[in-house]
Amino acid sequence: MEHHNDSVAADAPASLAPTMAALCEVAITLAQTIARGPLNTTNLHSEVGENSDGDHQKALDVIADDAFAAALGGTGVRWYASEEQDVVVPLDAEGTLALAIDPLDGSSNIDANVSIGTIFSIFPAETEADASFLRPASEQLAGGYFIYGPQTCLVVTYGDGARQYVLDPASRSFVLVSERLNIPATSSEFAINASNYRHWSRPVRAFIDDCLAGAEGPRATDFNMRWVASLVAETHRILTRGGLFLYPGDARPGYGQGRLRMVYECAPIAFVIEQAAGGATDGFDPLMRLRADTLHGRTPLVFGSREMVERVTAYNTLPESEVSALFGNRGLFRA
Ligand SMILES: O=P(O)(O)OC[C@H]1O[C@](O)(COP(=O)(O)O)[C@@H](O)[C@@H]1O
Ligand SMILES: [Mg+2]
Ligand SMILES: [Mg+2]
Repeated sequence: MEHHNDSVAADAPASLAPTMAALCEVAITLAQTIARGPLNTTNLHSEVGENSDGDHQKALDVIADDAFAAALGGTGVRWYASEEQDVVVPLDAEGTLALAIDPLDGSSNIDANVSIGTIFSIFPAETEADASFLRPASEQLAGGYFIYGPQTCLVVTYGDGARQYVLDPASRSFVLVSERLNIPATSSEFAINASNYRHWSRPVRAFIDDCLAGAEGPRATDFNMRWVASLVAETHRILTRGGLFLYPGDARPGYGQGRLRMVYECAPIAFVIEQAAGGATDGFDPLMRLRADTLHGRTPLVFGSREMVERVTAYNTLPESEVSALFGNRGLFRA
């Protein structure tokens, strides 16, 4: 096989190089499949089942999961944990790595020709499968994502800054374009699914109310809002120009801890964001200090420009008496 992804592999720690090369090869093939959209013989968006989180699986979720699991064999991965698999899959008995993956992030956007991606996290393998993943996010060896958009990119960290590569489709290789990404310390752009407003806690509502109140409000700033519904796309935008992302817990059944999964979504994104000088929390504590209790366990996620992330923590940790006094009568949508 030709070595198309020498540069990604060469930049990776030696023990991760074969795994990174395999991830890149699958991502390149997936990017081609995604770019052909309706020209594929399979309808990528068709529903084919349900995963352990109760999400409807799309054909592309399963195609991506199968491709990554197959390609990672022989690259040093002992344990493979996927959003699309109920339990951890053993790969190489001799492998030293545990890899968690969201093979296809942003599934609801497949048919809409909107950016989607793959998120991955690598831990050292333990002898026990689950224990390899149910540990503090700070123990990750690598975290990153591929985004399949107008450009296909890889953003990855090994704990020494976050690097960005862009796929050159002509040579089928990822080319380094940034050695050290750096998120602006503040911004006036936020991302949240505002349709859940009525389900949020009062501090989250108050935070968003104050953004929406604009120049006339307590923040004295006109804010802008974005919501792509692809975590990779929101992450990429924030890495590029700053901003804030929130998927808080809310009052809907099953959403007490939000929607995003710790092991293969939040932990790797938090690792990248922190390595790019941003902040990432569960609304209260740094996410890198937290661990999942179960393989598919969820956590609230707040990340982006450091100053904005810290402000959300400040709203969340105000004493109840002050929340009532400060926010009780304020807010554009408050009844
Ligand atoms: O539809 P909602 O509730 O706004 O959720 C959007 C979020 O769900 C996700 O699509 C979940 O990921 P999957 O597509 O991998 O299940 C995120 O990418 C995105 O941030
Ligand atoms: Mg996802
Ligand atoms: Mg997914």
